Amino acid sequence: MNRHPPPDSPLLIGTRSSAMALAQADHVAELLRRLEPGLRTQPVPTTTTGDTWPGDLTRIGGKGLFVKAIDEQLQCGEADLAVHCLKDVPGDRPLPRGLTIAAVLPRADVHDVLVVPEGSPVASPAELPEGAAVATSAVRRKAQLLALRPDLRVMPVRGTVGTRLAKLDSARRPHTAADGDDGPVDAMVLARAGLSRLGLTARIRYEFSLAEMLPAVGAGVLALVCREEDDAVTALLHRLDDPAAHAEADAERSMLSGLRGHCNSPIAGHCTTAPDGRLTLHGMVFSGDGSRFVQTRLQAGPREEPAALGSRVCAELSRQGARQIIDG
Ligand SMILES: NCc1[nH]cc(CCC(=O)O)c1CC(=O)O
Repeated sequence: MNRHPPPDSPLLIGTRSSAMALAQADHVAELLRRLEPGLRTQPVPTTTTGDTWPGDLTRIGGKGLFVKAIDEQLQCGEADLAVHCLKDVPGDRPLPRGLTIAAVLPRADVHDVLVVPEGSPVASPAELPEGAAVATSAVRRKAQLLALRPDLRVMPVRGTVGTRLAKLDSARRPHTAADGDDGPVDAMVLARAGLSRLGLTARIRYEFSLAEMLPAVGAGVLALVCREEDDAVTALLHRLDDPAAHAEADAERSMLSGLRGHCNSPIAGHCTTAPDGRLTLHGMVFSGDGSRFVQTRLQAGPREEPAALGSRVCAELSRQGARQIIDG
C-alpha cells in the first residue's frame, strides 16, 4: 500500500524536538536523499511527556515515554517514519501494533564516557576524589560505577544532553525538589554516540572500557520505524538496513526481553560480529549497587538465529541467578 495521498507530499519524519533527535532525523533525511535524490522529507518534531516531566521517569511510565508519543504519530499518520535510539525503545514489550523496524543503521560507537565540569582537572574515574558525586540516571551505569568505585555518590540527572552539560558546568544551580537533583557534581556519564551526534566529543575526558562499563542493549543503534502496511516506506527504509547491526540488535534485544528487563533493571548487553559473520553476545545483570552480578559471553552456532543466541544468553544468565538479582 502506498502512502496517503498526495503521493508527492514530503515524507514526514517523526522525531523528538531535542537537538540529538533532530540531528538524527537530519542524518536519516540525508541518507534518504542519497538513495532517492528527488525525495522530499520534513521533520515533525514532538515534545514528549518524557521531555516535559522534570522528575523521576519511573513514576510516569519509564523512559519508553520518549518513543511512545512518536509511535502514536506514526500510528495515526502524522508521520511516515520515526528515528528511534534503539536503546530508548522498551525491551520488555513488542513494538506498538502495526509498526515495524524497517531498518537498523550501521552502528555508532557503543562506549560510555566520563565528562567533567569545564575547568576540572579530573582525567579518569580513578582521579575522582573520595566520595565524589557522579551524575547519571541509568541504573546500568550506576551499578558499574559503584563496582569500580564503591565510594562514589551517584546522582540522578534528567534532561537532554545539552541541559545535562549545562547543569554539570554550573557548579551552583538552583535546586528544585521536582528534578531530584542534589547540587553540584564532579562528573557525568554519557554515551559517546550521543555526544558525537551533537558535535560535542571535545567534552569527553575519559572513555570507559567495555570491561569497566558494558553498554546498554541497543547502544549506538538508530532504528527506523514505520507502519507495517506502508509497503513503499518499508521498502525504501529497508535499503538503509545494515544486516550486521540489525543482527546484533536482535540478539541483544532478545536477551533483554527474555530477562523481562524493565527499563530500570541494571542489564547490559553487547553483541559483536566477527569477520566471518559469527555473532558473540556478552550479557551482564547487576544488583543496583553493583556489588553482585552475573555475566556470560556466548558465540552463535553456525546457523543460529540472532534471537536464539539472545535466548541462550538469557537462559545462562538466569541459570546463574539473574532473576534473583533483578528482583533484588
Ligand atoms: N537515554 C538517552 C540516550 N539515548 C541514546 C543516547 C545516545 C546514543 C546511543 O547510545 O544510542 C542517549 C544519551 C546518553 O545515553 O548519553
